[in-house]
Amino acid sequence: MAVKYELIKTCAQTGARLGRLHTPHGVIDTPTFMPVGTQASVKGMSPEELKTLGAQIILSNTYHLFLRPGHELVKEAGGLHRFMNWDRPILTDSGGFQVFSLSEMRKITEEGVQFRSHINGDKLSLTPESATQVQNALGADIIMAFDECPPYPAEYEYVKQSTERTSRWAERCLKAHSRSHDQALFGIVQGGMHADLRKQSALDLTSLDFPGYAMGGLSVGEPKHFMYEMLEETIPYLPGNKPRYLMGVGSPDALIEGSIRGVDMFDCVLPTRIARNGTLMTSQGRMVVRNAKYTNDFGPMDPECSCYACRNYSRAYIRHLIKADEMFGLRLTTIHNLHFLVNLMVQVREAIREDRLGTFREEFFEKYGMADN
Ligand SMILES: Nc1ccc2nc(N)nc(O)c2c1
Repeated sequence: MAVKYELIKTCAQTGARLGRLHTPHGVIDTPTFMPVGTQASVKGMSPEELKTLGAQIILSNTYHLFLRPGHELVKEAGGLHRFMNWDRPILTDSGGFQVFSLSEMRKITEEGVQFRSHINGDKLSLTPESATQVQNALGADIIMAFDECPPYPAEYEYVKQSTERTSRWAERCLKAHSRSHDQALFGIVQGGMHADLRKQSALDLTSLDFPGYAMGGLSVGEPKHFMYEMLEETIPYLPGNKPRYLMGVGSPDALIEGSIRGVDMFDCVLPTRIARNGTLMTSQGRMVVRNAKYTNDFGPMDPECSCYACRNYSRAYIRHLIKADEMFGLRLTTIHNLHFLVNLMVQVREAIREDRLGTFREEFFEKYGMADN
């Protein structure tokens, strides 16, 4: 089996579970957070720095690599691992979501999606078959079915039609998935914010027996409690011996809440994106290091953090670099934010092992300050 999930234990206090995901490029301890390297690079990070901060698996995007440099070039280079010199697991998203968040002039039909490149305006298309073949060429360990992520909010009838089409597309992806590669194709459950559509989508996809299941169509602007409700409505219909991946999530609170509800994998651009405007996730909550109040602050960004940036540089120095538009400043804030989330998942796994994730949640929220950050 290309990718195999091993359930280690379930937390006695919550629905969280400790697992190990075996892949051709190594084993991943779950629950895990995947740094996002959309264009075959986690912005500003070297593979060595990612390994030092503890990244177990990273994500890249089919849409972006299909447009530039093209999947044939990546294949010619020996595949994504070789191309970007990353020898640990990689997951690629399938492109549907990115088409909708990036390109103009897109048109959905039963066949697939037609769109214009956001780079040069070329008329392009992606179908379940072509998106799967592109991912086979890129060579990630885990690839995603081609789906539509319905906008939020959306009419019930639209979400119903879209979700049923996504299930038909999933079957087409399975048929197109070349078995010659050691890659695992994960299905993506849709259904918007409707429990009945979520259940039907999960039943449709699990009848196709994928090696793993993602929950898409969430973290699209809905209130977080909707997202948590949809997890609770979906996960009971997913098999316990397969990994569950919540796409596009996220913030420290959402990673804890998702883990408590049985999610094993997360990805989000949040830590790297906010790092680039000088916003940090710290044990005391969010901090904007470019604020004037840190001008003469010679302490570390986060006193409780053991990352390279916090061990060697002060708030004053990092604030100066960002104000002076020095690249190194954003590299340091990125290193810190990624380490913060990767390390948060280390603590989540320890809490599950010791059956105290519920208690950990209370303690973390007390210090971090609750809600959406
Ligand atoms: N919030 C997100 C993020 C990424 C997604 N990727 C796919 N393929 N589908 C979705 O519904 C997503 C949702």
